[in-house]
Amino acid sequence: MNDLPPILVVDDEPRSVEVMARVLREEFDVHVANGAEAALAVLNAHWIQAIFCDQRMPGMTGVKLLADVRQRWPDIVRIIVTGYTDPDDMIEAINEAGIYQYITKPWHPDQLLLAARNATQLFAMQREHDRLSLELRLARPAVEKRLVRERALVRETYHFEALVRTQGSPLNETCHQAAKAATFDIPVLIQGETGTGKELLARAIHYASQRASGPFLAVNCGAIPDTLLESELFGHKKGSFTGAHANRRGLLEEADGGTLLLDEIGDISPAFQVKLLRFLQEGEIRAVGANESRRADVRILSATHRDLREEVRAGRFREDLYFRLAAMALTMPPLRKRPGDVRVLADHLLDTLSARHGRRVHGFTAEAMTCLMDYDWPGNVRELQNEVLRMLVLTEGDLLGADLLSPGVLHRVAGARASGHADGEAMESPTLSTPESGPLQERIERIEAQILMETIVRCRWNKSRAAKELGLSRVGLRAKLERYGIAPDAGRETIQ
Ligand SMILES: Nc1ncnc2c1ncn2[C@@H]1O[C@H](COP(=O)(O)OP(=O)(O)OP(=O)(O)O)[C@@H](O)[C@H]1O
Repeated sequence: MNDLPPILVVDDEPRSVEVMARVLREEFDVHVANGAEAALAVLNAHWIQAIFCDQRMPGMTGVKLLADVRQRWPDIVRIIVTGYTDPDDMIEAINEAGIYQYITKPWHPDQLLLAARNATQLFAMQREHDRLSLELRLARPAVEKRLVRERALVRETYHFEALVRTQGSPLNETCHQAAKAATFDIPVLIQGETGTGKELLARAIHYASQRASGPFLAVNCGAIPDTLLESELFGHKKGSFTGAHANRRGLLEEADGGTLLLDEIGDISPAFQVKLLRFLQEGEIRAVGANESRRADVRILSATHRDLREEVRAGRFREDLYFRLAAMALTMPPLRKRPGDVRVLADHLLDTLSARHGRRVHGFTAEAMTCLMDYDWPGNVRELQNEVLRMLVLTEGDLLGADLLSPGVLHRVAGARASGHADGEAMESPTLSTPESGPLQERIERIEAQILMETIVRCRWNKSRAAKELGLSRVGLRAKLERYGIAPDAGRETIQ
C-alpha cells in the first residue's frame, strides 16, 4: 500500500507487461494482469484509477474488456496500447469502450508516463467534480431555505414600520396614505427633500402591494443623460449605438410583475418626458434600435425633491405626464418639521450602525442629544445617519458626546442659539422638545439637560450669567453640568 495513484497494466504477453510496469512504477502504484480474466480479478480486488490495455489478446479483446470496465467502473480512465493502427479499430474502440487515449507500439517511456499522468489527473478531476456536484445537491435545500429567509427579511425590512417615527410625527399621515395606496395598483408620486426617506417609502409601498413577490427596481433619472436613460429603461439592440455590444433588456422589462421607482423624475428632459408618457399611455416598450414592441406589467412609483406641480406651472414638466405619474401624490416631511423624531431616529440609527460595525455603544450624552435635536438637518435622515456614523467612528468611550459632532453641526447649533434663532429659515425647530417616552424621572432629567444646554450656550458659556438666569448658584450649576456630561469649556473651544 502506498500513496501513488493505482493503475493497471494488462497484456497477454508477460514480458510486455513487465516492461511497461517497470517504466510506470516510479510514479504509480502499478498492478499487472496477463489477460482479461486476470484484469477483472484485479479490478474486483483493488481501487484503480487508470487502465492500460493491449488491444489484441486471446479470448476477450482489449476493446471488449474496456467496454466491460466502462459499464462496471465508468470512472476508471481507459487507454489502449496497440501495435496496429487501423482507423476502423480505433473508431470502434472509441465508440464502444470510451477510450481516453490510444498509444501505439513501440512506445517511448516518456510517452507512457505522460499518458499515465494525464489519465490519473483526469480521474482526480472527475472525482472532484462528482464531489462538488454532490455537495451542491445536498446544499440546495439549505440555499433555498436561506433565500426564503432572506426574502422574508427584505419584507420585514421594508415595511411602513421601518420608517422610524414618533406617535405625533407628521410622517404618520404620509405612511397612512401610502399604506392605503399600496393596495391599489396605481402610480404614486413621492415628493420631499433629499434624504427624507422617499426611497424607503417606495419600497414599503412595493412590499405591501400584491406585487411584493415581484422585483423592486429603482433608477435615478437625474444622474443619467437622455440617451443612456432611454437604453437603461427600454433596453437596446446590439449595434444600435456605439458601445451597444449585445442586446440588453431595459429596467421596465426586468421589473415585469413588480415595481420600478423612477427617482428624481423632476429632472428628466422634455424630450424624455414624451417617451415616458408614451410608455405610460400604451404600456409598451420598444428597445433602442428595435422594430417591435413588447408589453410590460410594471407599477411605476416616482420620486422627486422638486415641487412637481410648480414645475408644471412653470412649464418645465408636462401636465399630462404629471397626472399619469401622480394618481396619488405623497409628501415626505423634512426632519426639521418633525423635531420629535430626531431622538428616536438617532437612537435607532445608533443601534443599527453599532450592530453593523460591531461596536458596543450605549447612547448619546444629554448634551450631544440636545445638539442633535437643535440642529435643522438640511440633509434630513441621511445627514443624521452620517453624523451618527461619524460619532461612532470617532468615539473611544461607550457614550457619544457632543465633542464628536462635526464642526458644521456644532457651529450652526451654537450660531442659532446665540442669535435666538434670528435666522428662522435655518432653525425652525424649537429649542426644547418634550421627550416622548420613558419613566417620568428620566424624561424630567432629559428636559433639565436641554434647559441647561440651551441656557449655557445662549449665555455664551458664561456660568455666572447662566446660573443667575436659572436661579442656581455657580457651584450648583457646575454640579448639574457635570452630571449631564455638559462640558462648557471643551464645548466652547469646539463651538466657537
Ligand atoms: N424614517 C426613517 N427611519 C429610518 N431610516 C430612514 C428614515 N428615513 C430615511 N431613512 C434612511 O435614510 C437614508 C436616506 O433615505 P432615502 O434614500 O429613502 O431618502 P430619499 O428621500 O430617497 O433621498 P434622495 O432624495 O437623496 O434619493 C436611507 O439610509 C434610509 O434608510
